[in-house]
Parts: sequence; structure tokens; C-alpha cells
Amino acid sequence: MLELLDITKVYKGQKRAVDGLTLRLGPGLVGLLGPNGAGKSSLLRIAATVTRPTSGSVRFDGADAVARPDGLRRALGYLPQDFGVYPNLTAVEFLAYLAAVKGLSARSARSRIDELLELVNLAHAARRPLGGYSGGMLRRVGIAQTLLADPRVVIVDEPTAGLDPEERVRFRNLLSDLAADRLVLLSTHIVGDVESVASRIAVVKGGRVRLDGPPEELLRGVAGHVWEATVPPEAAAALQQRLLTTRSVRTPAGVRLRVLATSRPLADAVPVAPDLEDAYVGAVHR
Ligand SMILES: Nc1ncnc2c1ncn2[C@@H]1O[C@H](COP(=O)(O)OP(=O)(O)OP(=O)(O)O)[C@@H](O)[C@H]1O
Repeated sequence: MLELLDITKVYKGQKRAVDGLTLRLGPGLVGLLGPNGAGKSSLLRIAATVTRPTSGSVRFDGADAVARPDGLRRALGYLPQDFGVYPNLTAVEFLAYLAAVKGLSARSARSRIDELLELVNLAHAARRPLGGYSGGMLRRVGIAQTLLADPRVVIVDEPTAGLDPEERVRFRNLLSDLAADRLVLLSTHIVGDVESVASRIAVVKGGRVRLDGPPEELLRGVAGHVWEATVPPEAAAALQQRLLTTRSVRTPAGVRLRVLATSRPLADAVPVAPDLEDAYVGAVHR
């Protein structure tokens, strides 16, 4: 459906933000996971036809979406990282304004907006000015906005930034529902945002894909390589320097280190089942 082929983005006088990256995407929730500065936003802006790649191509249903972006734009809902609202408008007024910008007729926009505010659980606040909304509510307005034209592709850039844990869960579930019959491409630097909901995760660093596949496959990749050992607190810092540590927790018995290693890293280390955080850290530090 959406193909990002050998994409490179070089900003003026800057290093490469995206470096020969290829992703072929179909329906489902795809998590683009990577540390700050990995190139996620740059890639999503290119996928959303907001920015052109320096080289490489974007194809939507086989057609060139760089030279002729209109087809993709019609099928697309995009929530940028820096999504802003007009604080004096109510949710209904703001969405009606955006619907008009998108060229939707006032009548179809009206019923669609009611539907969407219901979907994102904002019907109760529909007629309140956005200036009084919480961060989580504004993110949900942002999501509602992406869905105005019933898009086949939804691209959301770090939508959970600034949300509290409860809002995060609600948001994750909403995106997961949306992905039942469309492509939802979501960027984040938090493994928990995509764990349990993504059908596919691509780990990006330095503008390249370091790891890509369904979560189960990512877990299989580190199976047998994750270990835990409890070490004396005074030894922990040096060991963390030497070993690839995915977690360290202070316990009454000492510091419990979780370590990625192909063979037993410490005499009393025991093998443990991997989780996605292990796979992510492994991919980013490889
Ligand atoms: N408009 C721009 N002009 C110059 N450099 C840019 C621009 N946008 C991004 N960069 C640089 O490109 C690199 C990748 O940035 P990008 O925002 O795509 O990464 P990211 O993974 O989304 O990170 P973050 O989560 O911090 O937004 C960074 O080094 C960034 O400083």
C-alpha cells in the first residue's frame, strides 16, 4: 500500500536524518520506534508528503507520491508532532474548520465530526473551547482530525508525548482499533506505546532500520540472550559499563542487572525470557 523506498533526507548543511531507508507498509499498526534524533519525524513528514526526500521514492498503491502526492494526500490523515489548535474554538468549530480546509462538504462534515468526537471520547466536551482541554484531550482532537476524511493511512508522530499513563493506554487502544482496517504508522521512543498493539515494529536509529518485524519475531531474535544477575551495589556501575544492560533495579539483595549477551555474562546469571525492551536496546546498540 505505502512504500518508502531507499529514502534519504539531508537537511541543509546537516548530517543525514534519514539514510537509505526502505519500508513497505500494509494495513495494521506499525510502530516506528527509535531514540530522539533517529529520523522518525523526518521519515513521517516524507511519508505524509509534507517534505520531499533528498533521494528515494514514496509509492502509494504503486503510484509515485513524490511527483504526484494528491492521491496519497486524499487517503491520508496526519498528526504532526507539533500539532497546534486555536484555543478559542470549540472542538466542533475547530474540526469543522479543518474539514472545510480538506474540502469536505459542511453537511457531511457535521455528522462525521459528531461521530469522531464520540469515537475519541470527547462528545461531552465538544462545545468547550480547546484552550481548556488537557494534553490528552488535545491529542484526541488531533486523532479525530486525522480521521475526518476516513483515511486509509493514518500517520501519527509521537502521539503519546505528554500524556499520563491512563491517557496513554486509552490512546493506544484507540489507535489499535483504527488499525483494524487501515495502516496506522506511529512513531515513538517508548517501547510500551507499541508493545502489545503493534502488528509490526521497525526500530530506527541514525536514519536506518535496525530491526523490523512482528513483535514475536523481534523477541525470537534475542531469545536465549537475556540474563539476570544480582550483584553487589559497589560492583554494579563497572559491570553496567562493561555489559549491555537493559535494566537495573536496586533490591535489598543488591542491584539486579538485566543483561544482553550471547553467552552467560556472569557466573551466577540466569537466563530469562526476553521482552521488547531487550530487543529494542539490542537493536539500538548493535
Ligand atoms: N528541519 C530540519 N533542519 C535541519 N535538521 C533537522 C531538521 N529536522 C530534523 N533535523 C535533524 O535531523 C535529525 C533527525 O531528526 P528527526 O526529528 O527526524 O528525528 P526523530 O527521530 O523524530 O527525533 P525526535 O523524537 O527528537 O523528534 C536530527 O539530528 C535533527 O536535528
